[in-house]
Amino acid sequence: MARGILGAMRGPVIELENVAVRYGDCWAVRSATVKLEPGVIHAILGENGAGKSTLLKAAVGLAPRVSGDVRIEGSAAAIGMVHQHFMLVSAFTALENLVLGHEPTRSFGRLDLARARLEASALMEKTGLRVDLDACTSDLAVGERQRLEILRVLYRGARAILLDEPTAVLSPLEAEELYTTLGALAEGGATIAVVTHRMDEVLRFAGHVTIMRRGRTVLTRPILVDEREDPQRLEDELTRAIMGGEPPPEASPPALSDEAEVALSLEDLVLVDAAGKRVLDGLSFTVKKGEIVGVAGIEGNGQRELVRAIAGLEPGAAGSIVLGGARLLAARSAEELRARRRAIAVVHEDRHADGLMLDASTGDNLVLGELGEIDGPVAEAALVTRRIERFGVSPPDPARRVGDLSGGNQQKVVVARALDRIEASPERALVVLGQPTRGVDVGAASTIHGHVVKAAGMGLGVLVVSADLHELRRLSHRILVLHRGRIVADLPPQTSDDVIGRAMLGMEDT
Ligand SMILES: Nc1ncnc2c1ncn2[C@@H]1O[C@H](COP(=O)(O)OP(=O)(O)OP(=O)(O)O)[C@@H](O)[C@H]1O
Repeated sequence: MARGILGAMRGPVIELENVAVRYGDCWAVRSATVKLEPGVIHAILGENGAGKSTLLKAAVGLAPRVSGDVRIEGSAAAIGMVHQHFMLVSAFTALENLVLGHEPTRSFGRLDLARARLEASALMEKTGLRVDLDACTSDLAVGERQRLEILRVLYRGARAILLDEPTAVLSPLEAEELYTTLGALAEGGATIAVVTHRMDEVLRFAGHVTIMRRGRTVLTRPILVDEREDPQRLEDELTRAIMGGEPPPEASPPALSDEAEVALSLEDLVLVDAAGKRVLDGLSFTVKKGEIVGVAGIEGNGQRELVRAIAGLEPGAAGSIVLGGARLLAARSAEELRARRRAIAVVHEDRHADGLMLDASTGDNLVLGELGEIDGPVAEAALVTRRIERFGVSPPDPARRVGDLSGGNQQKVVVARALDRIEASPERALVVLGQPTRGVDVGAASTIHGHVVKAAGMGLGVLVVSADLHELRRLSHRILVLHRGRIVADLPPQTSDDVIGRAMLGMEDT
């Protein structure tokens, strides 16, 4: 497949020695020493805010380095980075994005689209990475956008690819495909580094691992791929290095009584998008009080719309949503919307579009939507401090612009606001979480899981939509699988990845 795509040229060796990076008064990286060599997938792990993204940026010259050395043996121009938040222009077609900035031209500098298409097709053929070149980028599923980003980097002739949390938005199957491609690129001589929070990926695919903690590289070592390396021992060692101590206990759902009443009931929920597609296609299910129901599915099968419909943000939704005996669909008035918000805590999966005001402070974001409900600035400051402490938002500075926090800490802000608010509300009934721990490190994920289990223990119904099957298995009483806007399976949490994965693809034997 991708073997040979790089021709005879090996990727560059990228060596960082005692690198330090500072943004204003914040040391993003204090001292990083690491050597990225071609031939293996190099995984970079660490807590949220440990400095992983900054380390990659320093390697490509995108971070304000204060001291230390970055040595590149080979061409620095051959290094490409795939960022955590995609850099694609959504109004362009996939092909236009692919060649953007490197367009082949005809005479008088005119864009040669026919040549661009030929080159792009040849690249897709060689790498096995495919996207619909004529699709508008905003219509591409997230996995396709990810592939497009990688193709774009390769199109520019990169022989080293540094990827920042590429699998955070992918389904297990898409993640596996991505690693297969990266593995083939590495085998063909490319230099590949991947930042991830997912330990199972590291154990399966990485040949080398580096761990960062509080701005320093604290461990860097090869991973032996033969049986001598005990996966559990290795996982424990890596987790301890990430956390600087013992890993937290894993969460499990509270006991659920057979007589528990229904908290949420959805019947024949339908949502048709602007193009006439039924993105929710007759959904029916219930969530009992105290029950945690997981929703699995490949991104783009209606998850986002389901969460938005329950939150009252899809005015076009038809069917019935009943919460604690009251019928809801789109909220008709501001008062209805407020009442619903006191009863339901919602975390939307796209924190940038639906969850945060990036230019506002961390403090303002932690109480967003509660204007008029908090009794004055002193009470507000106390509430902000409490949320920062309970959810470990770092840095613990309410004045800091939330867009400058690391991705995982932005996620903690969104989750802290939703869960802390609902725990304090006397009208609480339901928690709906879209990808609650996306981009969040093991310690913070464990804190969030603890709060989810606590909410269920308080008698709330909980719906968790997640791309992380391990998370769904640990947290849920049962797992629903969503495919093309329908529930296609209702499975016990111990069901194997394989069976859940087949249901996610709409295969009928589950
Ligand atoms: N542009 C910026 N301005 C100010 N501070 C920043 C900026 N970029 C990063 N930081 C800070 O530097 C620290 C390291 O951030 P970085 O994004 O490298 O962490 P990370 O390990 O990748 O985290 P995550 O896993 O949450 O993505 C964080 O405390 C972050 O708030």
